[in-house]
Order: sequence, then C-alpha cells, then structure tokens
Amino acid sequence: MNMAVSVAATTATLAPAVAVRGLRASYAGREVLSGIDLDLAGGEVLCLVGHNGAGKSTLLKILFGLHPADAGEVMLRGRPLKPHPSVMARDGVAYVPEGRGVFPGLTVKEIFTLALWSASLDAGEGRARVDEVLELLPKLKDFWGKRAGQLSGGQQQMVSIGRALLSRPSILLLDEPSIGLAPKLFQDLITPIRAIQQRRGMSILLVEQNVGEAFAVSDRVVAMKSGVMIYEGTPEDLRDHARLLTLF
Ligand SMILES: Nc1ncnc2c1ncn2[C@@H]1O[C@H](COP(=O)(O)OP(=O)(O)OP(=O)(O)O)[C@@H](O)[C@H]1O
Repeated sequence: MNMAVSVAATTATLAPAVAVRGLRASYAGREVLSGIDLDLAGGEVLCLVGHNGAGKSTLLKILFGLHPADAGEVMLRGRPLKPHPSVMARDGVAYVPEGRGVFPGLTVKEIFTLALWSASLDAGEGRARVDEVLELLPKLKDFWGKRAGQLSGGQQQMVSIGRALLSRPSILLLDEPSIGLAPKLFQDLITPIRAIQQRRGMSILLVEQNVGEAFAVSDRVVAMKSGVMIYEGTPEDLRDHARLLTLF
C-alpha cells in the first residue's frame, strides 16, 4: 500500500467536514467577525445561535463563498480552500439562505427542473432525485404545480430546502429555516431533515434564533455575540446555563 496515500486518506476521514480558523470579516471596513475558530464534524448537526447582528449569517455566507473573509482559513474535509459557490456546490455543500430565495414566478416543478438542469443531471437521475426529495418532504406534492410566490412562508421554505437536497449534499448550511414558521411547521420541516441527516451522515450547520425547536435536533450549540464565539457545548448544557441564554 502507498503509505502517503493511506495517511492522506486517514487524515481526510478524521478531519472535520468544515473547519475555520481565525476567520475575520467586515462590511465596508467595519469588522463583524473577529477571529472565529469552528469545527463542524462529519455527521453532526451544529446550531449557531446569537443576537441579531452577531455575525451568524455572515459566517455561513463566507463558508459558501458569498462574502470574502479578510483573514483566516476555511478547510473542507481537511483541505484548505477559498470558498466559491460553484466550488462548494461541486464539493457537496448546499446553502439555504435566510428568506427562502425561491423565484416567485416559477412553479415548484419548474424550480426543481431548473436546479436539476444547472446541476447537469440526466433525465433519469433527475427523476430519481426528485422522487427522493418528494418522499422525504411529501407535502411538496400538494403544491407542485403552484407558483412559489403564491405559497406560504413555510411552503416556500420547504421548496428551498427540497431544492437544496436535490444535490444530495454532504454538508448543509441552513440559515434560519424557522423564520416566519409556527413551531409545528418548523417541526414538520426539520424532523425529516434530521432523519435523512442521520441516515446519510450529513453535516448540518444550522443558524437559528428559535432555540427551543432547533436544540431538539442539534448535537452541539455554538453561541456568538458581536462577531466572537462566547459558548460551545451541548444543547442540554446550554439550557442549564440560564445566564447565558439571556444573552441571546
Ligand atoms: N450586506 C451588508 N452590508 C453591510 N453590513 C452588513 C451586511 N450584512 C450584514 N451586515 C452587518 O454585519 C453584522 C453581522 O450581520 P449578520 O447578518 O451576519 O448577523 P446575524 O447574526 O446573522 O444576524 P440576524 O440574526 O439578524 O440575521 C451586522 O451588524 C449587520 O448589520
């Protein structure tokens, strides 16, 4: 066996799905991330919580290549890289932005068709992927032919997440999926995602304000405040730290 290859393969297996070190970022010269060190393990659901403006969305955007870092390093499965949306998507990362981001004039079917087309999947593979997502989120079938702009916030959120799952990501970046959703609707959405995450060993970085529901599906929690991490632990630990919970 080639020892160098074997060691490299082992390192890649053990490496976190995503790691950032010393990450700094700003908007127009105002620093909003001030040295973030974070690991997202393989198969882990990590919930990022914190006040409005703490920098959570910016961190997700940097990881998908939608905002540049001023300093620091991003590693994907142990490999340093400069994130760019096309590179990240090719490497199995999917990003669901805050606010859904679905085209209001297209039907759900058209939105999925467009996603399959941009992923250059052949028709057979495309159908299999759609069937898989519809099996996971069967409620999508109820509004399959409707324009996204006519759907409720929760339904649009489901479309947005379903579209992201079409690519069978190994790493899912989810920015506040609960926004505008009643707790029951959020549960309907997050429970099947947690199920597929466990089946496939997918890693999820979940930004949430709605800590009650989000903690129920998370393995670990990181709290941020004003661009720095202030706490890291299990959801149970954080619930026990009432003082910390008042911070966000
Ligand atoms: N496009 C932008 N231009 C300028 N400043 C921005 C921009 N986006 C975010 N900011 C600022 O960067 C800081 C971090 O914002 P960010 O959206 O990352 O925080 P957040 O923790 O996700 O907040 P929220 O929970 O409200 O979404 C805030 O002060 C915000 O005002």
